[in-house]
Amino acid sequence: MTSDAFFERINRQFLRELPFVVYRKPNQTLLQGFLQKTAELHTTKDFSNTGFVFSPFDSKNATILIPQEDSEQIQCETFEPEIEFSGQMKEDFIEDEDAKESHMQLVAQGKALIEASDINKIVLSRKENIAVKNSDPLLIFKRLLSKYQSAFVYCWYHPKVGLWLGATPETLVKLEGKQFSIMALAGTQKYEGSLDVSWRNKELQEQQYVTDYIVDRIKSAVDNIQVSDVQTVKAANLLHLKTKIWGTLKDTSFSLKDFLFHLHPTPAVCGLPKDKAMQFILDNETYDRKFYTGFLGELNMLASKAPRRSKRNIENRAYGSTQNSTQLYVNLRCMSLEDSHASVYVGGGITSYSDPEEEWQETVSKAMVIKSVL
Ligand SMILES: C=C(O[C@H]1C=CC=C(C(=O)O)[C@@H]1O)C(=O)O
Repeated sequence: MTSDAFFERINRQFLRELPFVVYRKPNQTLLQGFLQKTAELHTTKDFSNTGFVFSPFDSKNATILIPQEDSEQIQCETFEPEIEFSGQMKEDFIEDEDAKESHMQLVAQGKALIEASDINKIVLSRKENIAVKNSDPLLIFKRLLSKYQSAFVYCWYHPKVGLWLGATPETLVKLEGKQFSIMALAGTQKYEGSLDVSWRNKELQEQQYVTDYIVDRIKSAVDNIQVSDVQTVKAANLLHLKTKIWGTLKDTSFSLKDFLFHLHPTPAVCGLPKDKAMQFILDNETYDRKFYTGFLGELNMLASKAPRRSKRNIENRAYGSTQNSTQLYVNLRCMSLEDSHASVYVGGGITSYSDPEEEWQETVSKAMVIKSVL
């Protein structure tokens, strides 16, 4: 499909107030869309369905599904991101002193609890409301596509839920048949032109908590677990620390739902121990995160597997095969859009090393990822 036809089809869907999601995976050019045929609100409880899921931070709330069987699927391979656009840049930005004061207070409160208890880390966040000059979601989506090649970029809409857009650097889990990979991403500093930077103990420790937690949560369900070295990766105007964890699922009976909720929410978005950090977040953040720090992506899709190279297996070489594929991303660097108002969601990991002023600055830098396309 041409990109004009692709975007026109989605625009029609939006004007008819029917659910859809459009997205591009990291470092790919293919745009994909699920366009639901009815306005029904589908959810999944057991994660056995096929389609696109949108799951909130608080797993007590429902995961929304755009089912493959109730959707038209469209694709566009020829989209050329063209727009050079610099929306709200740092210079236009007037610091909101009240927001700063309350975020710093929240951080100080979290830090005090960490120092006085067995909690090691709490991820604390805030929501920023912004008036948007042009609130056409597909225009904003195109700007995100142009600016953030290495992110998972999406625009998701359901008339009964709302409109969300984002460009997230974090994969929650990729599952291809029995092979899985998971990303532990945490620690932030500004990108100043080089990946060759040094990291303080604060960031190294907060990222290590995420890796250790993931390994601990999945080790009984997997074979040959492998853990990469910690790498510095660039995400928009920021650098993060990343570890890749991969391996093979054991052949015993496997529940995708149990696997996911064993992981989610990881200490990259919640904290450690999970339940205590979650309770602090629910009691003290003064807004509802909704889908920010939840996860989203393709669920149980059939994907073609590369043909085997073995000389003996001529049949497989010729045809390859298909396998079940699930690719889920953590919903970071995102916003919800209502009429001409955007809510931008940003947070950061708090440990005993945290400085409230620096944590505020980190959320300001993270907010620029979205503000620069508005
Ligand atoms: C919670 C967010 O980022 C997470 C992912 C990478 C780095 C993070 C950090 O340095 O705190 C956070 O754990 C956010 O962007 O709102």
